[in-house]
Amino acid sequence: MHQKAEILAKKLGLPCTPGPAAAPQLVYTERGLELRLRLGGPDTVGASVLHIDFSGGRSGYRHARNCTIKQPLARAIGIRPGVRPTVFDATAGMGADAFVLACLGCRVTMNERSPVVGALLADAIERAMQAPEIAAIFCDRIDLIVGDARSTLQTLSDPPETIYLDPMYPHGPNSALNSKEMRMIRAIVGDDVDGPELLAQALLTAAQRVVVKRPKGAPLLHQRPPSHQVLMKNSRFDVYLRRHL
Ligand SMILES: C[S@@+](CC[C@H](N)C(=O)[O-])C[C@H]1O[C@@H](n2cnc3c(N)ncnc32)[C@H](O)[C@@H]1O
Repeated sequence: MHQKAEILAKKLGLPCTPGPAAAPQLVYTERGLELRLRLGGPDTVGASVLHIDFSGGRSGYRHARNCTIKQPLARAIGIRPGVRPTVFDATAGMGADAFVLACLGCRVTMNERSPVVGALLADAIERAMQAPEIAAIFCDRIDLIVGDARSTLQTLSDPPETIYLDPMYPHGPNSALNSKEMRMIRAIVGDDVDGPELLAQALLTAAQRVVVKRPKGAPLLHQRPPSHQVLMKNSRFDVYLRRHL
């Protein structure tokens, strides 16, 4: 495990020794790589832990297997009976949405620009490939690219049918509603203030549609109105169809 830690520390340009207790740390444990950091605030005593597990947990296989093509994410992406678009998930984060889409049968490329979040995803994917119930989904239908999607999109030889964006919500009054995992990711990556640029590039690249997840009531990420919206209780999907552009 120490050797793995040394290789990762070198790749990320980080020291391989425990820093001050208050500093964020990436730690290899028996269950895989995890991020530990102190969030602060009344509900957090000591360090919080972020660990991605596609087999179990809240966004694990049992959850994803119960998702249907009628759910809002699937409808927004363009999944219909007999239709499974190829998806470029430009803002992969913890990979939860990408995993649901792959479980529903889409081929998904996850793209994440944070090297720390990317390392957590890569470790989770490596473990998933050894887990019999989900190995085939990861081997056949999921790829991971670590880098800024604004650049990655310009290098793709085969345009994805759907590009999905779920940039970090602007820090605001609704932040308290965010899960602890999302607050930890925000502590590492900050606000995604360049969402409009990413959307502009996505609209140039997608073969069929671009889908943007936004909090309920948040302004559009683009001056152009979406072709339609899929509404949920606390958020919505803005869907931009290529044929309407
Ligand atoms: C709200 S999270 C996404 C959550 C994700 N949909 C899930 O299901 O776990 C946003 C993530 O997008 C990443 N991100 C934002 N802009 C990006 C960009 N231009 N390229 C790649 N990743 C980006 C952030 O680093 C962050 O990890």
